[in-house]
Amino acid sequence: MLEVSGVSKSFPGVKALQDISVPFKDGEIHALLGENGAGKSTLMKIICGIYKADTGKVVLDGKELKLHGYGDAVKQHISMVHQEIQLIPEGSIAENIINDKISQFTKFGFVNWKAINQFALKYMKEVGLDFPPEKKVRFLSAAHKQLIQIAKALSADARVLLLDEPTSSLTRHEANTLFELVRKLKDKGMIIIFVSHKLEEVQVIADRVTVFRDGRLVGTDSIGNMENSKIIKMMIGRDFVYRYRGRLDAYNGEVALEARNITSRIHGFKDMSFKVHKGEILGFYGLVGSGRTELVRTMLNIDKRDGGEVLLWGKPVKIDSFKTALHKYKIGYVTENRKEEGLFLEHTVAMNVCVNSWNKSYYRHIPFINLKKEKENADVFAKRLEIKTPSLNTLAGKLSGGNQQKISIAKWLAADCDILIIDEPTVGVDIGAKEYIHELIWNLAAKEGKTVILISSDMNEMISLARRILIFRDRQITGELSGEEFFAKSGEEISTEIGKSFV
Ligand SMILES: Nc1ncnc2c1ncn2[C@@H]1O[C@H](COP(=O)(O)OP(=O)(O)OP(=O)(O)O)[C@@H](O)[C@H]1O
Repeated sequence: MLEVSGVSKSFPGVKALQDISVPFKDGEIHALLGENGAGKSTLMKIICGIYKADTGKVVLDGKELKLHGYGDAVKQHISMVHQEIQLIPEGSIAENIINDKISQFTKFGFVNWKAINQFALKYMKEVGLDFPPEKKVRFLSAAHKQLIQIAKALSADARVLLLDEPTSSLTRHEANTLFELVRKLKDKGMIIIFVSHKLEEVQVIADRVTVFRDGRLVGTDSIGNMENSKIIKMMIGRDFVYRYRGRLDAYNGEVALEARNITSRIHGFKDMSFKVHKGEILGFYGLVGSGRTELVRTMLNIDKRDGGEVLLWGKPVKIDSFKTALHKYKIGYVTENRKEEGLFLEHTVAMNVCVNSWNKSYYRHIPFINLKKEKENADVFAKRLEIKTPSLNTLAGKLSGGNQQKISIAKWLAADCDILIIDEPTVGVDIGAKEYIHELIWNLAAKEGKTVILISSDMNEMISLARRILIFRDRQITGELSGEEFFAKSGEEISTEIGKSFV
């Protein structure tokens, strides 16, 4: 049994955890839930020695843990799989699995590659990875990379496995495979602690749940006693009411952007075409890897376009980079990959919010940034999006995942784009912030007449916002759902119909 008792942790300006006590039993899958910034990751990081608690203790099998870093946790058979993929892309699967244990396979300066590959294969088999161990990680899908991270964690002979949003980049099918694996590990008596914002998956996989709010523990109970409405109420401190947003009639209006016969060799698709109107929210719905993000990246020439053209307001335009898209044509792209492409984690919140609209923060006569002005501009959007940060000078990397997501949306709002492409806007975002981001996207179209392309694999998100949906499958647009009749149906009927288009 692992026991956290009386744990508190503060960062400058934030009490991240206050007097937290939770028991984690053997053979239990225990979900940690709470809004963004509630303290879930901080607790996991304390358990695995990345952070040191200010007060309180962590006890494993009756012995208090005194960890001075993650390495110590691994020695105590505690492993953590982070939400972001933390692998070396140019390394092989085997190299990634053993990279913190290379000394075990080295003698007199010689590396025993055979032993490394054999060792890796054992754990690859355990997680169901059917590749040669020498295969480079770079060529694998996000799901496979996630499995490598788990294989790596298991290879430390893990007794406690911490998973931080393990399914955020996985398709439903891939997530189910992961759950099967997690259940097997649980049956072996492992303690599994995981963080998720997807309550449906929590209901399927967790045995117990613990809910945090603002660094405090709200409650712990077995999943049987915790229906979703109760969990949500515990998380946000009030009842949550879903509401239908209404109609957007824009899809008959002026065409803002048209993509004709977009073709990409690297992504392996040909002749993809679509139109989106002023004031419309057009949905790109499909599973991760179905071609939605790839189409956008190719259209904007972020990934090389091998054919096709783009028309804005009826006229052909030459978009040769992300920069021209933004500065010349006012097209913004809120990427799904906020850590790698979306944010400068080593820079302040203010700088990140203003990064696409520096000209608004210049001194009056010279093109130098006036930091005071930058802060004022950032403040408007930080308030509008309720970004939880000790100050605008805090480094973006120090904020919780959901608040980082809000920054990446804020910076495009600050840039005042006419056309916004928003890719998986609420992955890793809690239910309160999600509702807020939805409201914001809806108002951009409904009130400000902006054109929005929404890429999402969250069906409820799609139905709640888009009023015309293109279905993507195997790098093709395989269908279109639109019309008042369609959206007048109940959420459940719409989901079923979308589901049918995948059969
Ligand atoms: N290294 C750090 N420096 C400063 N503040 C931090 C640091 N790590 C976390 N915090 C702050 O502590 C609070 C709790 O953050 P934590 O990452 O634990 O939240 P979370 O519940 O995991 O949120 P999310 O669901 O968004 O990932 C937040 O206000 C966050 O900004």
